[in-house]
Amino acid sequence: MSLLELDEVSVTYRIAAGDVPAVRGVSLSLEAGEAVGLAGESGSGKSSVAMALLRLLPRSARVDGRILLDGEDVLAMKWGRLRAVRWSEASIVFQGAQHGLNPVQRIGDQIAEPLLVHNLATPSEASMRVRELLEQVGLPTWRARSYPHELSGGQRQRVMIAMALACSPRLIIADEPTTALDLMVQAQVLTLIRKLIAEHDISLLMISHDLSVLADVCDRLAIMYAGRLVEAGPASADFRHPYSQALAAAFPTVGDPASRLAPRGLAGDPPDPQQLPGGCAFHPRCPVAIDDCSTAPVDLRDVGPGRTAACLLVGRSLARGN
Ligand SMILES: Nc1ncnc2c1ncn2[C@@H]1O[C@H](COP(=O)(O)OP(=O)(O)OP(=O)(O)O)[C@@H](O)[C@H]1O
Repeated sequence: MSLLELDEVSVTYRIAAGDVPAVRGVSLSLEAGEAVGLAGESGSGKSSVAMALLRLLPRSARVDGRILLDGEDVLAMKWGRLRAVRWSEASIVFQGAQHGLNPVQRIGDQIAEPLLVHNLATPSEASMRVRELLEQVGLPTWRARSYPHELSGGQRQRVMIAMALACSPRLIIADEPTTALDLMVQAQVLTLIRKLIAEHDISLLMISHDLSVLADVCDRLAIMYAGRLVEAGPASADFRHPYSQALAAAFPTVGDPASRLAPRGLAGDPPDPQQLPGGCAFHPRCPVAIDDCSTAPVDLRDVGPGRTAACLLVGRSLARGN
C-alpha cells in the first residue's frame, strides 16, 4: 500500500464569477521513503493539491476524488482525527518562512507547540526536543529564545523545517521551501532537506515551479499544467511532454542565475482556469502542436519505463525529427 494516494483529485473554487477548476483529476501515489516532486508554473494548481492533502483549503474550495494517507481516507476523516493526523503523520513546510511564523512568539515555543498541543510531550521533554530539532536543522540551541525577526530568511526556513519534523511525521509536504531564498542559501536548505529525509526515513512531496530544484532532491517528478498532470516519471530520465521539456529548459541547473533571468522555451502565459482551451490545454503555447491537439482529449498513458505523459505526439517524436 502506498503511503499517499491521490485518486482523481479535483479542487474547484467557487467565486462570484463562477467555478474555478484549479485541479482537474490528479492521480498520484507516493511510496514510503520516496521523494516526489510536483512541478508547474504559477497557477498550475500545485499549492491547491498540497492544501487539499491536509484539508487546509478555504471553505470556497470543493475537493472531489479520494486522498488516502496510509490507507485512510483524508476527505472522510472526522475533525478530531484530522487534527491528530496533521503534524504527527503529515506536516507542511510553506512557501516563504516569514508567513508561517508568529512574529511575537519565541522560536523554541513555536517549535514546541505541535508537541504540546498533541500531548506528545511534557513541557520539559518538549524543550529537550526543541534543542535536538534545532541541532538537526543546523541552528545553535540558543536560537530557541530568539524571535523570528532576529533570524535570516534561511534560518527561518530551517525553523519551519524543525517545526515540520517535531512530531516525527512520516510525510512532509514542502511547498516552494526555497523559493524566497537567495541561491546559496537555497542550496544549503536543499542539502538539509535531502539529509533529513534520508536520515529519518521521511517521505517527501515537494512542490516547486523550478524543475532543477526538484530534480536535485526527488526520486520521481510529476508535472502539472492548468490543473492536470501532464507527465510523471523518474527524476533522472528525460522528459517526453513538450511542456515538461520547456519547463526543464527554463530552469536547467540548480542555482543558475542566467536561467532565472532568461527562462528559455516557455513563451506566453498559462491559461485562465475559467477559460481553458479545448483538447490539450498546452496546445496554444506548444511548439510542436498539430491540429488534433486542439480537439482531441489527451489522457496520461505509458510512454516509457515508469513514465506516463499526456501528449498525442509522444511516440511520434521521430517523425517530428526531434
Ligand atoms: N481561494 C481561491 N479562490 C479562487 N481561486 C483560487 C484560490 N486559490 C487559488 N485559486 C486559483 O486556482 C488556480 C491554482 O492556484 P494554485 O495556487 O493552486 O497554483 P500554484 O501552481 O500553486 O501556483 P503558485 O505557485 O503561484 O502558488 C489559480 O488559477 C488560482 O488563481
